Amino acid sequence: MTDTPTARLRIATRKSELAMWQARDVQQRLQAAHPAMTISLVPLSTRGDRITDRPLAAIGGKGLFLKELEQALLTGEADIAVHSMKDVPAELEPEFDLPVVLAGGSPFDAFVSNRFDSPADLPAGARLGTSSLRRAAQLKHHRPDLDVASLRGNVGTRLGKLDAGEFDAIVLACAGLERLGMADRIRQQMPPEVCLPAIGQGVMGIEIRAGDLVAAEAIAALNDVDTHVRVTAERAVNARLAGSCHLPIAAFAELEAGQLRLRACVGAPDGSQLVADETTGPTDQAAALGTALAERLLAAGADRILAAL
Ligand SMILES: NCc1[nH]cc(CCC(=O)O)c1CC(=O)O
Repeated sequence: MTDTPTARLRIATRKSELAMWQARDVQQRLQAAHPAMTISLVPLSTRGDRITDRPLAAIGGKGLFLKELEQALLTGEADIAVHSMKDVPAELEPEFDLPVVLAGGSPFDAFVSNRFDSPADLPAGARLGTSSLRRAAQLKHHRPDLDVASLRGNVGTRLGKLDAGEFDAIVLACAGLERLGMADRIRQQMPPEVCLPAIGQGVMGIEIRAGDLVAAEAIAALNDVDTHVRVTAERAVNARLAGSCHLPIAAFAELEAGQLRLRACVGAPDGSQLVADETTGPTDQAAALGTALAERLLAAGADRILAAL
C-alpha cells in the first residue's frame, strides 16, 4: 500500500451505535492502508436521529441522516463522511461526491421475534413493527391480516420494544444486527421473494467534497468494484422513480455469471398493490438497466402508487 501526503483525516459519522461501528470499521481499514496517517472520528447528530417519535416518511425531506455530516464536510470540520448507502438519496448536491462503496454486509431484511420463526408462522392479526414503508408494503401484500405498526429508534431501542411485548415480531436489516454482534436475534433472513431489500442495504459508502482529490486518493483502496456496480443499478431505479429513500421502493442487484440481475418493486404501504419486475444485463450497463426497470414499473402502475402517497 502506498501512503498519501495527508497528515490527518477526520471522519464525520452519526452517533448511533451502528453508525459508530461503521465509522470505526472504515477508520481501521484506512489506518491499515495509511499507517502514518492520523485518523479520527467526528460524531454528529442528525435531524433523523433527533426526531424519533414520528415515522421517517412523515418527517419528510431527503437526506435526513446526511445533512449535518455534509455540513461538516463543507465547513472543513471533517474530510470524509461514512454513510449507510440505504440512507443516501439518489441524487447528491453538486458540492459532494460519493466515490467509494465498501464490500457489503448482508443486503437482506431480518425477521426478529421471540415467539415466531418467520412471517408465515405469525398468527392472523399479529402485530408487526416496522417504520419502513417498503417493508410494510411487501409484508402486508403477502399477509393482509397482519397489524403493521410504526417502530422507530436505533437498533437497541427497537429490540427493547419487541422484548417489552409491544410487538409479536419486528423487521430490521440483517447487516445492522450482524455488525452489532446480535446476529443471534435473526429468526429468518427473509428471502427477496418475501421482502426485497432496500436500495443499498448493507452497504457503507464514503462521501467527500466534490473535487477533493486528496480525500479521494486516501479512500480509493476501500472501493469494491462489484458492490459499486450493484449499488449503481439499484440507485438508478430510485433516481428514475423519485430519488427519496423513505418511499415504498425496493431494488436488489446481484452478479450472476458475469451478468447483473436486478429486481425491483413498488408497493402501496397498506399492501393493496405491489408492482414488481426484474431484468438482467451486462454489468457495464448498470445505470441504464436500473433506469429501464424503473420505467417499466412506472408503466405498470408504480406511478399511481407513488402519486397516491
Ligand atoms: N434506517 C436506519 C438504518 N440504516 C442502515 C441500517 C442497517 C445497516 C445497513 O443497511 O447497512 C439501518 C437499520 C435497519 O434498517 O435495521
